[in-house]
Amino acid sequence: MRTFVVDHPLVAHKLTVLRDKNTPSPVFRRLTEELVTLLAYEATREVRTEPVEIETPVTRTVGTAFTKPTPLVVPILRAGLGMLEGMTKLVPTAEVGFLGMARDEETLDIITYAERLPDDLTGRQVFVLDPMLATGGTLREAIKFLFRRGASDVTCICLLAAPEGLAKLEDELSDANVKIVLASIDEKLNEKAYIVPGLGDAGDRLYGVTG
Ligand SMILES: O=P(O)(O)OC[C@H]1O[C@H](OP(=O)(O)OP(=O)(O)O)[C@H](O)[C@@H]1O
Ligand SMILES: O=c1cc[nH]c(=O)[nH]1
Ligand SMILES: [Mg+2]
Repeated sequence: MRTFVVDHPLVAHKLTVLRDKNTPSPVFRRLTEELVTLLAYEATREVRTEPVEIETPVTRTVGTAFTKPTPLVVPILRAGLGMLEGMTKLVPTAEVGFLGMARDEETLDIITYAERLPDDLTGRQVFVLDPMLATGGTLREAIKFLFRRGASDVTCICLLAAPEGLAKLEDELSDANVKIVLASIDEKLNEKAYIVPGLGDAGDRLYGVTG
């Protein structure tokens, strides 16, 4: 497993506005998309490509095309859905699959309530979208699920991570072909397993509070 923090003033600025508790949902959604596009630039650095011959108005030349099958993008519902548009803007030919997962806020157990993915992911490059890596439980379940289906490598794009969650993933996935791309590694988890300083509940801030 490899971890990359995108160190760029545009990312730092947008993240600061996102963290602000006074930022309303419409702005939060737009900034989330913009941040994902910036992170996706780094996250797709190793996307598989092949040479392709094309003709410009001047001459024939060799360019670059995605290798088929194209990458699979998997947002983790609910909060990951807020990242999808920012990713598909950059990789419009990617296929999209969905995983619905929620953590029980009392036990921190992960409940998988929805899954709509190809049955066979053999050899596929997969990009997982989830803004928050807190205890790491959700991402661990998602990554294991994708490898069981045959994915060749998994790149996770997150906005924030807690050191505790990253350490847990490192522990369990040290030899796996996994890359985590982040805007920030925050300070810690609080007693409710929320990221500190964090930005609160990403799903609630994107879509409103649920019961
Ligand atoms: O690292 P973990 O401790 O597993 O926590 C992170 C998860 O918590 C949030 O989802 P949540 O369960 O709140 O669902 P939601 O997106 O529907 O709000 C977040 O989007 C991650 O999926
Ligand atoms: O800080 C956190 C932790 C888990 N899920 C969130 O949305 N925020
Ligand atoms: Mg939530």
